[in-house]
Amino acid sequence: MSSHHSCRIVVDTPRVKDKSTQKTVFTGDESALLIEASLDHRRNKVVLVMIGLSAYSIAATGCLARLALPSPVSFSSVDKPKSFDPSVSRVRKIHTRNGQKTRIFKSQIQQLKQPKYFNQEYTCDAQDAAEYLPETDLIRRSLHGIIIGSMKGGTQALHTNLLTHPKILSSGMHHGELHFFNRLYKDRRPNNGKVYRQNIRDAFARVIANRGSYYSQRNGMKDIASQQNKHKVGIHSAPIYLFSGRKIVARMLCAAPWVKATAILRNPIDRAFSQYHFIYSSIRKKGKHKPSFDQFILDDITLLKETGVLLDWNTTSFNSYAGSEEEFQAWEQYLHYAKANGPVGRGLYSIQLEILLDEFKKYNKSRDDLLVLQSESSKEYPQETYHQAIQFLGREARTVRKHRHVFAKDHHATKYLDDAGISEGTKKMLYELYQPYNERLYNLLGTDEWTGVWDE
Ligand SMILES: Nc1ncnc2c1ncn2[C@@H]1O[C@H](COP(=O)(O)OS(=O)(=O)O)[C@@H](OP(=O)(O)O)[C@H]1O
Repeated sequence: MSSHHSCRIVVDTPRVKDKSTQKTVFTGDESALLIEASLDHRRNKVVLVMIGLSAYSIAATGCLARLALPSPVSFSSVDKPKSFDPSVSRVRKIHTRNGQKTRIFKSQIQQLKQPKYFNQEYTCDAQDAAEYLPETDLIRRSLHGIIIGSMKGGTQALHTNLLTHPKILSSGMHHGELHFFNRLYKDRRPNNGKVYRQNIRDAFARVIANRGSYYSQRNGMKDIASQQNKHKVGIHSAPIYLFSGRKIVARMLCAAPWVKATAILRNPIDRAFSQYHFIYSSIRKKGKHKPSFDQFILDDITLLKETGVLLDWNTTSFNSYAGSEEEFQAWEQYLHYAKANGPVGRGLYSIQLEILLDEFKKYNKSRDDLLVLQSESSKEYPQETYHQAIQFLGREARTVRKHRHVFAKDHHATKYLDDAGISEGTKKMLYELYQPYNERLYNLLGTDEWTGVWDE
């Protein structure tokens, strides 16, 4: 094979069969495949290697053209997306360039094994959701506030510090995280294996009511539900929410339209570096392939470009693209592939907050329901940050538990395994990449405190 290209594309998968049983296991809309196309000169054919699913009928769009396949090729459906020529070889293969694709592959297969639950979405009537429950209601108290991110921004320290308040409890599980809206809402374990189907608000109510369930044994819900804590409210931390796109924000606002969201943002370059060390620390990834930081970053930048989030700002105006429908669509596309990784994308805070605020509007929530804190100043002055966050949650900041006056400053600190920092070249490249997005963030937040905070 003399030429080899690979490209991520979104394909329409009207029918996907499980090869082993030949049964249709998924009938749905869009799914993601990673397609590698190689030119096989010997057979004068293009060989498609599809990673993740074995699709019997696929219609390709977008970046197949960007594969720039030399002619002649043996299929002709690039321009007219229909089904591919069945003579094209299809090989299922796991892509193991940096280990990440393997995990994506496995999770796709897992989803396929549960076809009934694949792609199921709850509906929510924004009007309905806007009817707030009374402040004393258990459901409302359980989900008073959520720390939505950013990952590695100091979310756990903030959560820990907030819990020193006598009127605040954690409704989260491990490390204060609950992952209800991205994961647990469709979990099969509670209610004897049945998935909560009707609506997300109902599902959340049941999680709380079902005190003998899987959740309540592990999270703080049972404390919030107890009679003696009836004046207390629950918060939890979910650093993935900020990076999860519209769907999850909508689920959150649907179940808890009253919720107060706190974001704590850190210089995106430091944040990415911390994430890299967190993911590839020897403890978590012993023996696994560890890309260099540069590679880790470059892979994500490639994805951001391929999905159309990052464009060439010499030919496209950043300002006219910023906040456009096209940009938001590209972002959702990017999230689809980035999964929980996205070391560079996670630092594009302006896009994430704009989407969040856009969803806020739909649920008649105001900007006042979002607090954006600075990680750097939180680390330096954790008590001031605590006061700000407590006030935002509508609680009196004075009432700190006497025996817990020390505020966490290095909670969940990463063990940086080697001394090598970020190379000057990478730092410069990232600085330039982030600069217009940081500017956009400063404008969005519109206070002196933010202007130029991460500028050199
Ligand atoms: N008070 C305070 N304010 C701001 N930042 C703080 C604070 N305390 C700890 N830290 C630093 O936060 C980093 C861990 O962030 P998270 O807890 O959000 O990590 S995680 O997303 O939950 O994995 C981690 O950064 P790194 O050590 O650079 O990784 C912590 O040192």
